[in-house]
Amino acid sequence: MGPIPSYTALIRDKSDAPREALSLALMTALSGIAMGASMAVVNAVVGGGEAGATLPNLLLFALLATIFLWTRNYALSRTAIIVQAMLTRIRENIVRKLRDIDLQALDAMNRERLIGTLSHDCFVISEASESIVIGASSAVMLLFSAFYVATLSMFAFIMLCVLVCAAIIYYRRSQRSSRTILDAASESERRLFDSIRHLVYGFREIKIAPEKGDDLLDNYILGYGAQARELRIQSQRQFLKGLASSQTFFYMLLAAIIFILPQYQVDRLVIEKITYIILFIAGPMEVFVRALPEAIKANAAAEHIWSVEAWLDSAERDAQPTSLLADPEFHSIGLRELTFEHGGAEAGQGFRVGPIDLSLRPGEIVFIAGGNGSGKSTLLLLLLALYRPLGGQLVWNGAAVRPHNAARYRQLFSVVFADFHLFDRLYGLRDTDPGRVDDLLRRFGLDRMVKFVDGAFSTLDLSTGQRKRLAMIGALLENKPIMVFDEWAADQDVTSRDYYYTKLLPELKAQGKTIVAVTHDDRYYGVADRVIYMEQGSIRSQEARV
Ligand SMILES: Nc1ncnc2c1ncn2[C@@H]1O[C@H](COP(=O)(O)OP(=O)(O)OP(=O)(O)O)[C@@H](O)[C@H]1O
Repeated sequence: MGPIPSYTALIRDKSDAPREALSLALMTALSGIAMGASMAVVNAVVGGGEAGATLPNLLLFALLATIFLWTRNYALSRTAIIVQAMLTRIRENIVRKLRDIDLQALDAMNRERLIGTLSHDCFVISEASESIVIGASSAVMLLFSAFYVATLSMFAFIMLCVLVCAAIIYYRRSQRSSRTILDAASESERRLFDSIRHLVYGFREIKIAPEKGDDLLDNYILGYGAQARELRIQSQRQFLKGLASSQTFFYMLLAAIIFILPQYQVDRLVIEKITYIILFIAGPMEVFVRALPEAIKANAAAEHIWSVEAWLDSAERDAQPTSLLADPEFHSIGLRELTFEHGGAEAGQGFRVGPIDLSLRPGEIVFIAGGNGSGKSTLLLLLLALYRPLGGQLVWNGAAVRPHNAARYRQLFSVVFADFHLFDRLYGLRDTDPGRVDDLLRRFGLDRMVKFVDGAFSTLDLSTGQRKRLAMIGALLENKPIMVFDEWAADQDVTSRDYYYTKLLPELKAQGKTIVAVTHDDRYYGVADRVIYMEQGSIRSQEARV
């Protein structure tokens, strides 16, 4: 582990080829040594007067300068390659793990933080890496210079060590709260952007009620903005304090070499050489100090990445099916005394569902009715095996649905949720016949505003009802044996609603599909084979309609 443990561990464990990371470290060190050694040659030549300006010294200088330039350039170009490959791999890793976890696990996660890690934290690491490599190379050069000083004068070396230790202690003290300030600044910025999001997405409401906008602006956006500004200034001040401490240290060192060293070291040439060294290291020292805050930020970003990965690893997931291609068969589904509680069993405070007993057979239409908050959508998520029941069993074709077969079981369903997500293209349906899509767009009255081009819909800027129709088209194209619709007709006009209940659902039933639909439209209950009434998380009654 290095001084920035999470960042170095990330580079070591996540880069494509750990050997590449090792060669990068070697080249970085070599560039620092070459820079230090070329300084030593300059020193020897200048100190030696005419006798030092020889061809071998020139060749040695040229060789060291070439090594420095080549290794520095190599290290920087490899850094870009290694870091970008590493970040691509991290993103892929996180996204793959994310895809496989349970819905309940994702619900418990802060989705914004997840997106933030994939975008902001990866960006911070990408931006900081070059500074860190140059800073590390400068640190090696500084070490080399210290040892070079030791070869010239042990007393000067001890003086240097004492001053460096004092500078490090002072620097660490001055930067002690820098991480806390940076975290607080990020938190204020997060709140600031949350408030701005309310302004952007609640724009219509704010236009109608300007007092909402005034309150949001005066008491939140400006407040968090001022807080973030103060913290960023504080953090910059602290960085400048660190920089000033390193510069102070530099002048103290110079003064000690010029004024104190002559008391103990009589050889003027040695004093001159050490003075040159100190003047020479001023630049690399500043580069090193400037790289430190970048390293702290990159380390914090790496910590976030580690914690998100650890969380994803610990999240529950179903086994992925070995074959997703073969269509699973559906003969029967049964919910046997199924129970569930929102917020997990430990909480004991969440909404409880069940025990629920329910059977589904091929080719029937089942409506689920009930008041708001009675548990209809939760029941659908249990039926879809997206929530793990607390008790009871979900039985498919006579066998229990468990983590090893849940993903396969879910392939039986096409769904339009009440809070559905509309995808811009037909993901997973590459071979769809465009003629069939055009036909469905016509049937749902969308053909004039939406075109299906190159596997994608030309626009998603539609009314709420139209967006739902497009989601329905996607579900129909999936052509699964069971179709689940959560209040699909709620946003439809009278014609479309009538079409849904009196044409579409009977047509799907005639094709042998099973329909499970949440609905409040009691005048169409006659379309269903069964209507299930939910009340406070339980099935109050089931009514056969035929
Ligand atoms: N993710 C969640 N976490 C915690 N509680 C939840 C969650 N989702 C729903 N609930 C709670 O579960 C209860 C049932 O919600 P559900 O969405 O199943 O009802 P519903 O019958 O579909 O309601 P509506 O007709 O309004 O859509 C509600 O009291 C709700 O607060």
